[in-house]
Amino acid sequence: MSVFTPLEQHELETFLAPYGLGRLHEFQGIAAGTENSNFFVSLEGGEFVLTLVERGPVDDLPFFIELLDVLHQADLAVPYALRDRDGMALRSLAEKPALLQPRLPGSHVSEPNPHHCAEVGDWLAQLHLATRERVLERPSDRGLAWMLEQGPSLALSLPDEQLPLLRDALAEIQALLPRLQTLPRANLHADLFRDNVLFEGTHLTGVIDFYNACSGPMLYDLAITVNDWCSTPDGPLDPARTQALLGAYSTQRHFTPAEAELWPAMLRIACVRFWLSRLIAAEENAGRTVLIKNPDEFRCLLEARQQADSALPFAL
Ligand SMILES: Nc1ncnc2c1ncn2[C@@H]1O[C@H](COP(=O)(O)OP(=O)(O)OP(=O)(O)O)[C@@H](O)[C@H]1O
Ligand SMILES: N[C@@H](CCO)C(=O)O
Repeated sequence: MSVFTPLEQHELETFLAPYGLGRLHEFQGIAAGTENSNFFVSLEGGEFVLTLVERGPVDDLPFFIELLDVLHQADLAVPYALRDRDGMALRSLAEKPALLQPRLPGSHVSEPNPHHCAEVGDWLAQLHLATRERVLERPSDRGLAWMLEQGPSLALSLPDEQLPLLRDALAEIQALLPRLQTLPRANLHADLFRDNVLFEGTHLTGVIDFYNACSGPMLYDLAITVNDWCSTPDGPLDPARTQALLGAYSTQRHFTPAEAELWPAMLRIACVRFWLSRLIAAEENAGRTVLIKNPDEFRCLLEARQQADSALPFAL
């Protein structure tokens, strides 16, 4: 159960009054999620989600609010922050930063098919097209420099047989660094996993959890997304899902030659990012009753990505 800060009805009513959304019918803590306290809130004026920000990059909340405004204006289904009567998006409840967002319809898909993957590729391209002309700058706090810094110390706790895999992957990142930094950029979701996307049938109805969003190479966002949506249980990419996702993306944005060349390496880099962050999370959360995601899943994906099993549908 991930409600870290329980709320009383009367304090919630006081908080909600300035939004002018009518009477509170009911509210309920959301069990999923590991970072923040989230509540479904049912008001006369509709269905909403209240987030109390418990940890993470609190100073960057204005960035997330601005980015979600841009995406909402571009007609993407995202949980933008509602304003109260004074125009305030970021408020405070139970001494925590608090945001009220529309509740998006739909549910998560754990076993996606090519239709789901095509929707996700299409959505990701729209995100990149909506932001690449005027990128809102925010370096990722889990970027390449972070991987190169954290990798060697995390390696100390790995079994010997896993070391060459990580060492080679970090050496590859170091060697490619200058080229990676010249790839075309936009704002990235940077965590577009299945548990952050909502569907009704095969229709994508919303994308949530922008707390990893940043500025950076679009190809990196695509690699993160493909690794989660298109991998088979053994690790290699499923050709039909991969083709569907990349095909839908590339009908909206053509890849550059440099992107096509760096694609296999980018798939590996995206594995390193989550292998390392899951190793850290597993260590930090040991013994707590929060969902701990298995770091080995990304070690296996990284192993599988040593063979280039997907090419970008390349066009200039
Ligand atoms: N705007 C929204 N509309 C519908 N459902 C939402 C919305 N925001 C959150 N949810 C639901 O709440 C759950 C938890 O939200 P979220 O994944 O953002 O949790 P978190 O703790 O903030 O982040 P993390 O994924 O890092 O644990 C989601 O899985 C989703 O089911
Ligand atoms: N999507 C991440 C967790 C949140 O950043 C993972 O699966 O490791």
